[in-house]
Amino acid sequence: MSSEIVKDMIIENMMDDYEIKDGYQKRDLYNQKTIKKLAGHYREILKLIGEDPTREGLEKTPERVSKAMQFLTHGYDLNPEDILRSAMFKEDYKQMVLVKDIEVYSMCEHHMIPFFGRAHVAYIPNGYIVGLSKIPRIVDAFARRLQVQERLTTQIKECIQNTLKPLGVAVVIEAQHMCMSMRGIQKQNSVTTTSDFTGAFLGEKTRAEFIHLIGSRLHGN
Ligand SMILES: Nc1nc2c(ncn2[C@@H]2O[C@H](COP(=O)(O)OP(=O)(O)OP(=O)(O)O)[C@@H](O)[C@H]2O)c(=O)[nH]1
Ligand SMILES: [Zn+2]
Repeated sequence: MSSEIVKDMIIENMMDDYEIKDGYQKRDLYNQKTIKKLAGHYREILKLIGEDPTREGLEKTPERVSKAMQFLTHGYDLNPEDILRSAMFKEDYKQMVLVKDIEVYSMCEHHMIPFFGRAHVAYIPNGYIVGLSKIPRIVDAFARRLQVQERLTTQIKECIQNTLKPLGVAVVIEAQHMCMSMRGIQKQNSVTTTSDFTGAFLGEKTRAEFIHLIGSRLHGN
């Protein structure tokens, strides 16, 4: 059997778990053609870093890494505004809705090394509320791309503001950047906080309530 056929079989076998459910439709997460192309590049990378891509432990690594990379960037295939629109409900609730401690895993666009932490997202409805799970879903849709933390924060805010048109949106992200811990400046405990607000959250009282609800970490306590 040729090595090309063997590689195709490896990819086929790996396709079994290549689908995720996004809540309302099943979509292909992995693209076989892209996996094949990416794997070729990763084989070259393995050679360039001084490894032997044909040794047993590394034989399937290029396909595995390709699969991981497609997963880590699958946000490009998602439309966050559509995700929100799919579960908007008319409701007269006018108080703050806060989803806090949403795990965030993203990759910095400068080094393609992970940054990770938590997002806290709040809005004040203006006639419509949104299905709660859709908030972490849009966080993921933007996080699973090459990002900077600042843009990630603003994109989440703008998506909610433009789609739901609430009385205000607040987004805070606290994250650790592995490009600052495992390389570069090598600071192990530094945490970066970014925030963005619209509408009612620009006012001191509402913003203070939001900060109180997400905890005192932002005050350095
Ligand atoms: N503002 C911002 N900077 C980031 C983010 N992720 C990584 N960076 C920074 O991007 C910068 C890239 O700077 P460069 O000087 O071009 O790259 P570098 O030589 O690898 O820099 P060092 O990390 O300082 O070694 C670094 O300061 C990183 O800390 C992010 O989400 N937001
Ligand atoms: Zn980085």
